Amino acid sequence: MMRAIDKVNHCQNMQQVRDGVNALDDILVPLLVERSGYMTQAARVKNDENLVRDEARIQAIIDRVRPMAQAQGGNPDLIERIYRAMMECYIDYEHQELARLRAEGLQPQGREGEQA
Ligand SMILES: O=C(O)C(=O)C[C@]1(C(=O)O)C=C[C@@H](O)C=C1
Repeated sequence: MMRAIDKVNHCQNMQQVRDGVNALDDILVPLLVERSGYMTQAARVKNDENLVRDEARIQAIIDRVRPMAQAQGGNPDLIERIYRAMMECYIDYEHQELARLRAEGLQPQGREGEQA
């Protein structure tokens, strides 16, 4: 298997470094956007502010991605830090999306049909 770390080109100057980073950002940004779409789905399915943050799931994700990072020749501590920071952003976004969906008419759990 070609590890991710083995795909990094040796660079002679910062232009080459930045070209490499830009090429990866072209791949990363659409994936981050797609991931954010699942936060909207989660907000609607959970439909409860108290369920947005899920510590057990956060730990399960960390436990899954650390060995993946290691297998790709990366630094698992770095990837864990990035994932924890990223998930905090997605948790904020999930709260934001739940508030937006509620403003658009999503009824709080168990209150379908209740008068405001
Ligand atoms: O799996 C969930 O419950 C989600 O809402 C997604 C997600 C994430 O993957 O970023 C976000 C918030 C939770 O704390 C756990 C994980």
